[in-house]
Amino acid sequence: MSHQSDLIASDILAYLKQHENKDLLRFITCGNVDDGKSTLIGRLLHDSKLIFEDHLAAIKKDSQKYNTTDDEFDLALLVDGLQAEREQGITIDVAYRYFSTDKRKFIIADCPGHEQYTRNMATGASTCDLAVILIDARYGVQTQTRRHSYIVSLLGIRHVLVAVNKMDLVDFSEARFNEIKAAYLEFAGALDIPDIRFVPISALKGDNVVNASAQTPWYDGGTLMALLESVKVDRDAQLNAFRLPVQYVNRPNLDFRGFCGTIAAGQIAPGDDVVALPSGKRSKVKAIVTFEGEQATAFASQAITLTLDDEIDISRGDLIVRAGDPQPSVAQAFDAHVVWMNESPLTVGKEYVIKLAGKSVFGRVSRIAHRVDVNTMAQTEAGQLGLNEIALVTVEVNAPVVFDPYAACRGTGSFIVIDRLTNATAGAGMITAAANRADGHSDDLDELARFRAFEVELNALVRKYFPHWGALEIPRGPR
Ligand SMILES: Nc1nc2c(ncn2[C@@H]2O[C@H](COP(=O)(O)OP(=O)(O)OP(=O)(O)O)[C@@H](O)[C@H]2O)c(=O)[nH]1
Repeated sequence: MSHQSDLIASDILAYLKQHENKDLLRFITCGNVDDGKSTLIGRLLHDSKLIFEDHLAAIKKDSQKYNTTDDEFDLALLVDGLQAEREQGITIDVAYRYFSTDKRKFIIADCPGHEQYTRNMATGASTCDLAVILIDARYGVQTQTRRHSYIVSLLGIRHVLVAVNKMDLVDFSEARFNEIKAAYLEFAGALDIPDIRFVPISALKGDNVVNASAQTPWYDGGTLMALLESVKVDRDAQLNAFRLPVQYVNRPNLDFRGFCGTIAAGQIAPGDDVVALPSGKRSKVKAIVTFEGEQATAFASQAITLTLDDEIDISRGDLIVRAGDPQPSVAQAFDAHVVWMNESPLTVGKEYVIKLAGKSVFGRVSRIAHRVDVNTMAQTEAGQLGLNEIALVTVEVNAPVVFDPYAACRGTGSFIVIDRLTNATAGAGMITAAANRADGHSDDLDELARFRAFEVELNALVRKYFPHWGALEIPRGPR
């Protein structure tokens, strides 16, 4: 049994207290298929003694049954928990994994491929502090390594741990490690990542993951776990202005109307003057209601319900801000970096659903300013964007949306692009600034925009209550 499970058994209150006071590090692991993500996470948990014995016995049995590794038991089985995916050999589980050591709590965004970026871009609250980028020591820096690193920098992640894995397959060669480190640094110089560290590891054999390796006497930079436990995370770049995207309007009876959501930035207190956007209607906070009762203040990442002094009209997808704070943009066009994740290319002028801070509107990319070649970081012209490509674009939407630059506020500066017909998340984006509409249209909510907003809402209801129906296309007049 581990130290942690001893403590749980002997003194549960001491265990909980210890956890309350530890700070939290959220990280993602990035790598090519088979670079060893699952094995690494399994190794982190196993060597930190965070796995219970019965679970371990089951993995040993499975390793023999599926014959996944020769002698060692397969730690990837610990993470790739689903029977079906083992049999198909693919990772289908999408989950946040929680673990903690004596020093810190950790959340790993452990999702396959694109899913992790979509989630991180679409939900400011889940954005990670750090990325572990895995490189197979045999293959070195690949296009995928460069792409992941670029996306990590766009996500605003300031700390990167480059784990050069499978060092056992290159005889723990210092020269090979230094070669990969130099290649990575040369490319990463063009990216905005201030803190990059390198660790030579073998996730399979356990070298430098939790325990220091005898095979790398030339390395003294600390194990991966020691770095995860000690990296100092700065979260101060974010905007200090109140932002509450309204996720739900709670009206249990005529006397109560509460606006529910998770605070994306800043803080609020009863008596504060607030503005609802995009309408611009003003009121005052009457109370902050939470699960634990009324509160005197509330901060970023808390889920709250606000009640106001006046009966002003606020709906789902609106943003409540504090009157004295820096105001967000209210506009129908913005510039943004978009990462495309769909087999069918992003086409200029094609209509998509744009979902931003809980609000869905119709919109399109009106211009691709440039596409970025992730191998050279060169900016090239492009008429469309293929799978995995990244570009700076202008997005135009049919109704005013409220947003901040992503660098100021992740929750109100990121959006996803949804394909209208398949309903798949086709892309994810980070706003750089408000932009002008190409057609010189004013930002008034015109009739067509209202109509389309209605169509989006209607289809959301259809999906919820009649999932076997397809999307409804409502016939409409010419533009
Ligand atoms: N020799 C050696 N093999 C390793 C090491 N780490 C992982 N492997 C092996 O590499 C293969 C892929 O490992 P996984 O952990 O499943 O890789 P992954 O990146 O999670 O792959 P996906 O889940 O498919 O994305 C497995 O056969 C592992 O046993 C290592 O340090 N050394």
